[in-house]
Amino acid sequence: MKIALLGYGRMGKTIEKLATDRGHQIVKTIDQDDDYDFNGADVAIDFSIPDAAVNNISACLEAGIPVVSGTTGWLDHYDEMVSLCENKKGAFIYASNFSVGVNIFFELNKQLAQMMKNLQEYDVSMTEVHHIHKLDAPSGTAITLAEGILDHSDKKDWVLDEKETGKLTITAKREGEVPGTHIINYRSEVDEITIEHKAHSRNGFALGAIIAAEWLKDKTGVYSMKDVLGL
Ligand SMILES: NC(=O)C1=CN([C@@H]2O[C@H](COP(=O)(O)OP(=O)(O)OC[C@H]3O[C@@H](n4cnc5c(N)ncnc54)[C@H](O)[C@@H]3O)[C@@H](O)[C@H]2O)C=CC1
Ligand SMILES: O=C(O)C1=N[C@H](C(=O)O)C[C@H](O)C1
Repeated sequence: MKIALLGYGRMGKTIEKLATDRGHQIVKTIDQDDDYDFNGADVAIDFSIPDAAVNNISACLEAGIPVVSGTTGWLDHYDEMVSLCENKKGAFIYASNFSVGVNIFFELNKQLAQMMKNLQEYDVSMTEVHHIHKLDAPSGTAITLAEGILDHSDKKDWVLDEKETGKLTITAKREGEVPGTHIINYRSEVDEITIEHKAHSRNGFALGAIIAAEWLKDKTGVYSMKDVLGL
């Protein structure tokens, strides 16, 4: 498979290594200020920055190239990208987290939230920990997890680094080079339940994005990692 990478930072470089090991070819890397020349790519993978994701995804869809995006922090424009993909009869997958483990964790989180729904004595909260270079907070993964909890809760919204009645607190910590840790805690006076996903490196995110690109290459439509993994 011929791959164009949009964003050649930590994730772009990790994907380059794993994709090459899997027998794929990186035919183009497009970083800040580079032209949208896809050099015959079959598929594009975008891990760039929040301000660039919409232009990057749009350029791929306009050029008829299936696009996998893992960039976080741009989701106010998600519906526009879905419409563009449909208009162009293109192919598009966004996931806040491409790792298989986190996608299992998303399902576990929803099941636990469903079970805790009527247990008013427990208060739920979330903590995410990432490296100090991360531009957005909370993480995209934390927002997806929060949505999974709010669907089964009396709480109406999430709030970052604050406590507000009726809202789910997400605490975002930035420490060293942590690849990504997400912790959900249900606490009562007598006990607590905690579930945690801890990434040991970026390889899980990168491999998931490559698997998504392999799956998307010959399709049209808008998909999620749930579709790719059959969850
Ligand atoms: N969905 C997932 O599984 C994961 C998502 N991410 C997200 O991916 C994004 C990238 O993460 P990292 O690689 O760690 O960041 P990074 O900062 O190492 O790399 C971003 C790259 O994008 C480049 N860039 C800036 N403007 C650009 C433009 N207009 N077009 C193309 N490239 C441009 C930067 O120069 C940089 O090389 C972040 O939004 C992060 O939250 C990170 C890991 C996993
Ligand atoms: O910026 C990162 O590094 C990560 N970003 C994603 C997010 O915002 O959820 C996924 C992962 O946690 C690493």
